[in-house]
Amino acid sequence: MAAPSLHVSGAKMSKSDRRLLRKHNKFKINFARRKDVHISDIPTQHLLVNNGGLGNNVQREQLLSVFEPFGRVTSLVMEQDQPYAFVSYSSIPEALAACTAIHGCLVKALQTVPSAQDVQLFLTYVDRVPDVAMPSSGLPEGLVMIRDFVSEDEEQVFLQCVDWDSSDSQLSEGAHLTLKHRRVKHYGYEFMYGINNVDPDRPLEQGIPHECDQFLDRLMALGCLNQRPDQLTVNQYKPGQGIPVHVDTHSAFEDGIVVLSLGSQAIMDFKGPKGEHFPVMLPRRSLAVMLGPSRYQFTHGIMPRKSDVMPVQSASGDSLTLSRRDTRTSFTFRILRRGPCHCCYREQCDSQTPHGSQVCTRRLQGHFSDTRHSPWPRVVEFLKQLPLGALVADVGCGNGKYLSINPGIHMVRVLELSWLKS
Ligand SMILES: O=C(O)CCC(=O)C(=O)O
Ligand SMILES: [Fe+2]
Repeated sequence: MAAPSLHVSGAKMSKSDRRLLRKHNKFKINFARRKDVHISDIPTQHLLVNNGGLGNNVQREQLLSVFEPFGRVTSLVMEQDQPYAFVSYSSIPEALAACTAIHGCLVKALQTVPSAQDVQLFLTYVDRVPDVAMPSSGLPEGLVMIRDFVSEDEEQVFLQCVDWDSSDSQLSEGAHLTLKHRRVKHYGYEFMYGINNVDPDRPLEQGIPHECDQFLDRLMALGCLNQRPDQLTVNQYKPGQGIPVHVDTHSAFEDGIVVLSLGSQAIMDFKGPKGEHFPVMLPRRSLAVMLGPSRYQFTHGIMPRKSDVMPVQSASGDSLTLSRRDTRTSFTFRILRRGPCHCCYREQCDSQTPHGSQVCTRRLQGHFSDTRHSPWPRVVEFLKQLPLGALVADVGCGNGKYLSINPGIHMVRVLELSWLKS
C-alpha cells in the first residue's frame, strides 16, 4: 500500500496526484454542508474517511484492520448508506501517522464482493465525530422472535428436503410474473401470486414435508398458534434478492404466520400505517411469528440487497456495520383460512372492503374455478398498468382471479354472461 505524495507542491505533482486532489476537494466541498462536524485545517485525533463507509460496502472489521496498526482507535462511527466513516485515535500523532500512510491508498482489504474495485481512501481531519443514529431496535406489536430455534443439523435437514426441481411445473402461470427475483416452492396449498390467494378446494399432492413434523410439534408447544399450519411456502433468495413489501392476504390465512430463516440472515422491514418502521434482523436459524398487528396491519418485505446494516456494540461505543448476505432459504408456515376474515384491521383486510368481499365469493365456485384458476399473464400485465381509479368490468369473471391484481382500480364483477343479457 504505497501512499501517493500528496504533500508536494502543485508544480511537482503527478497527473494522478492532481486527479486525486481534485476528487478529494470535491468531496470536502460536499461534506461541508454537514453542520454537526467541521473539517479542520490542522491535525486532530479525528479522521473523516471518504470511501470507507457503509454506502461503499465497507465493513467495520475491514476498516478497523486498516486503521488499528497506527494507534489506539477509540471510536469508529459508520452511518447508514453514507460513503464515509469517522475514525478517532487516542492522540493526534497516531491520527497523523495513519493519515500519512493511508491517505489516497488503494486498499484491497476493503473489497466486499469479488468483482468490486479496490477502494481508495481519502482522509481529512475533523473537529469531532458525530453521534450515530441507530436504527430502531424494537419489534412491531405482535411479532415474536426466537433465536436459534433450530440447530445447525436441523437446518441442513430442512434445506435438503426441498425438491426444487419439481417447483416450476407446479406453479400457476401468474407466479412467473412476480417471481423473477427469488425461487419459491409451495406445499399443502399453492399461494397463487396472480390473485394473491389460495384455493382451499385444491390441495397440492405434496403436503408439508414430514421432516418438519418435530419442528411443528415444538412450534405448537409454544402455544402461540391455535391450529397446526397446513400450508408451507419455501422462498430462496440469493444475495441481492428480496421480496416486495406486502401484507399476507387476510382472506387466505389465519393469524399466526411463522417464518423460519435458514442459511443466512436478512433484515425484514415492517412498516405500520402511521409510518412506523421496524427493520427486524432475522438471524439464521431463528423463528419469527407474526401475530396480531404485525400479521394483519404492518406490511413486511425484504430489500433486494447484498448486505444488511446492523448495529454493533464495541468498546468505542455503538456503531453500525455491514453483514453480508448468503443464500437465504425461508420456510413460511401458514394456516389456511376457510371463510372471510373478521379482523379489526379493516383497511388492510380484503374480506372487509368491497374489493375483498368479491375475492371471497371466488371460493363459492366449483368446477370453473378448478379448471381456470390461473390468471393469464397478459391480462395481469394489462390490469397492473392501469391508472389509479380506472374502472374495469370483468364480464364472466368466473372465479374472480383478476379482482385483486390491482388494488388501485375499480373492478365490476359480472359472474355470468347471461346476467349481462338480462
Ligand atoms: O422469506 C421470508 O422471510 C418471508 C416470506 C413472505 O413474507 C411470504 O412468502 O409471504
Ligand atoms: Fe409475507
